[in-house]
Amino acid sequence: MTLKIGVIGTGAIGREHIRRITNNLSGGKIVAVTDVNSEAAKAAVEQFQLDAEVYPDDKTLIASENVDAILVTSWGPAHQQSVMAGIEAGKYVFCEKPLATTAEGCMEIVQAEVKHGRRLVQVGFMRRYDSGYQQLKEAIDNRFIGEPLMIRCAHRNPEVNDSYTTDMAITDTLIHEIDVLHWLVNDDYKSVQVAYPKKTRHASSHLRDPQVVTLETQGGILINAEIFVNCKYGYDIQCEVIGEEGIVKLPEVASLQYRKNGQLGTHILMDWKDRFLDAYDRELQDFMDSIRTTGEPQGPTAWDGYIAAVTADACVKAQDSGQHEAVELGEKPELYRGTVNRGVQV
Ligand SMILES: NC(=O)C1=CN([C@@H]2O[C@H](COP(=O)(O)OP(=O)(O)OC[C@H]3O[C@@H](n4cnc5c(N)ncnc54)[C@H](O)[C@@H]3O)[C@@H](O)[C@H]2O)C=CC1
Ligand SMILES: O=C1[C@H](O)[C@H](O)[C@@H](O)[C@H](O)[C@H]1O
Repeated sequence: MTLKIGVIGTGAIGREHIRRITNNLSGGKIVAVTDVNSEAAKAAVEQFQLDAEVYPDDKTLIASENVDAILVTSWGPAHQQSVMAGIEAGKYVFCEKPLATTAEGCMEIVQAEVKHGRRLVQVGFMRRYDSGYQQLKEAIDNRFIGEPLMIRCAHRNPEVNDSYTTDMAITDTLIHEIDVLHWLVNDDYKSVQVAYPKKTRHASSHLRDPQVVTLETQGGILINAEIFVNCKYGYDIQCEVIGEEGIVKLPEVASLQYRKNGQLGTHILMDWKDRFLDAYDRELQDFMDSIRTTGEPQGPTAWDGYIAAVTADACVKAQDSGQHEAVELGEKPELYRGTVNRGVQV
């Protein structure tokens, strides 16, 4: 059975996902697209030679009997409406981060999915599918370094444009670490704090960059997370877990080593699209395969989207307060317990 997919938002990542589903992956077909910029939707059909219909909006696309599943790749503030409409129509939903821009919005989605009675939603937290993070998780789960005690990580972008704001360092960028790190150590967050090192001259006048976020888990693990979105040298994701008997570290991205002009070196990626290319493929292939084989997506859940939103809210509060801010989650619904969430029984 081929999963018939409608795409809501044919911008950068929407087109990337259309490309991979159409050209690289198996089991899915793009049959519908929509974008508030209708020319962008038409251009996507043309670019990928899709046998797909252009719809005027998300609601009409979701209502189509020819659509089994939707990909929500619009701007973050538009996600909640499309996800809620997808659930109400009984459609499978793959939603790019954020699931919703507020914790309350994520909880509304959780409650709608619980009321529906089975999982429909997967959130695009692709780092759980990255081979480096999966190797880290296997080592931690197998107690290779004993109990994890601390984590040091860095999320560095070469540059961002003037529309990028201080809170986006949390809600748009650190949200990836927020999701992958509690999954990595299988431990919820307790509190967060934000500090500001000396500012880089390469940041816009309104942007505080870099930032350092300290997260503490319920089990006492301390996480030092650097966010530096104008680092200039490359797109660089680092993660090191320090345990009782050793250290495990995210492997460097494989790259040719060269000796030339008296220099020895390797190249560093400059773009997130390239750094997580395989992870994006694997998360979407898993979405389609899981629906076909189990009737439900098995990837990051709407509850994971809620955890990310609650934690991001606490971080944004800490950006202004400079204090430790508590992370307070509700009770996890039964629907999300016992979920095989990419290698961990939760
Ligand atoms: N998982 C990841 O690594 C990444 C995730 N993202 C997320 O994906 C989403 C899209 O990001 P980009 O593709 O970079 O943005 P973009 O601006 O390139 O594309 C968004 C598209 O959605 C359209 N759109 C906005 N509101 C809409 C609505 N209500 N209905 C239909 N179309 C609508 C816009 O016209 C635009 O064409 C964001 O939530 C972003 O956080 C983006 C980049 C990487
Ligand atoms: O979601 C993304 C990208 O995947 C990058 O990892 C981030 O650096 C970027 O800020 C965000 O839009």
